[in-house]
Amino acid sequence: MSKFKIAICQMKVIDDKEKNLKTAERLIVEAACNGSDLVVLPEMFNCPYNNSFFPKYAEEYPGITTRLLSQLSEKYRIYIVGGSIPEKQKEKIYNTSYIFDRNGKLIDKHRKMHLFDIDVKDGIRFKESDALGYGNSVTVFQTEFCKIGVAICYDMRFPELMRLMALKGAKVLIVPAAFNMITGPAHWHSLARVRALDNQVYFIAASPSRKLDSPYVAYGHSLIVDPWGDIISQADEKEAIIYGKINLEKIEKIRNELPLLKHRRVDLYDIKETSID
Ligand SMILES: NC(=O)CCC(=O)C(=O)O
Repeated sequence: MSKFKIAICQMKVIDDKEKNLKTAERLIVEAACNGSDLVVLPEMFNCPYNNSFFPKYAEEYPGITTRLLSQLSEKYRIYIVGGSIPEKQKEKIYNTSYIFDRNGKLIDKHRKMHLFDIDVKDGIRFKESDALGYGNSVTVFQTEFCKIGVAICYDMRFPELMRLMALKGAKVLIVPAAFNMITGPAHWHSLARVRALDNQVYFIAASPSRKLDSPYVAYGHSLIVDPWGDIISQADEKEAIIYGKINLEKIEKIRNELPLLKHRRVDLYDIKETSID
């Protein structure tokens, strides 16, 4: 089983949880009926991406959203990487991706590790850590095809995390995300291609569709990139499902031809270095 099919549902997210769940369900069912083995949703797919909405939309596990994802994965016999949702645990809220196997079983979850605290002059300011707690663990899960790593949006800017998932054996890195209209056009495609290239993996980047009257306007352009750095499937800014065939033999071929992971000089560098001066 060296080949399988992944779908990204680039869905429109609005200020109505029930409608967002209906949209997610419609797209997941369509992706499943088109033969997908694994379906990916975007970051905060049930909730507008803005600090002011997270408390109202947050759910403890299990909740209405995770129950739906579990039911759909079991009914259609697919893996679901459930984008992310605001997860409530005790007094804290996290940006969390829940991952279900073909039997509807929760097999892993990822809490966003790097929170989006940025201030780009005349561009965009966001302070996710005002509303959310930090995740503290790296997420790699096993499927019948290969190991797969999951991280969330801003996490993809950190090559150390992406490399760690590759070194833990992930052959596919999946990143539910919601880049914006400043950093999206500037960095989205380059980051996805470079993360695929430097780890020689498939890189799956899932965005919501663009909605111009949102407080935070997502860039869209969900992408599937192969281990050679080629974009094999891409959405524009509108709601869509995109598909990509994962071919694990291609990873082996490229890693044999260009043995980057073997050529690392781990005797010379130490990623625990903390000084940034
Ligand atoms: N939701 C996010 O983490 C946004 C990340 C982003 O836009 C970036 O430029 O990084």
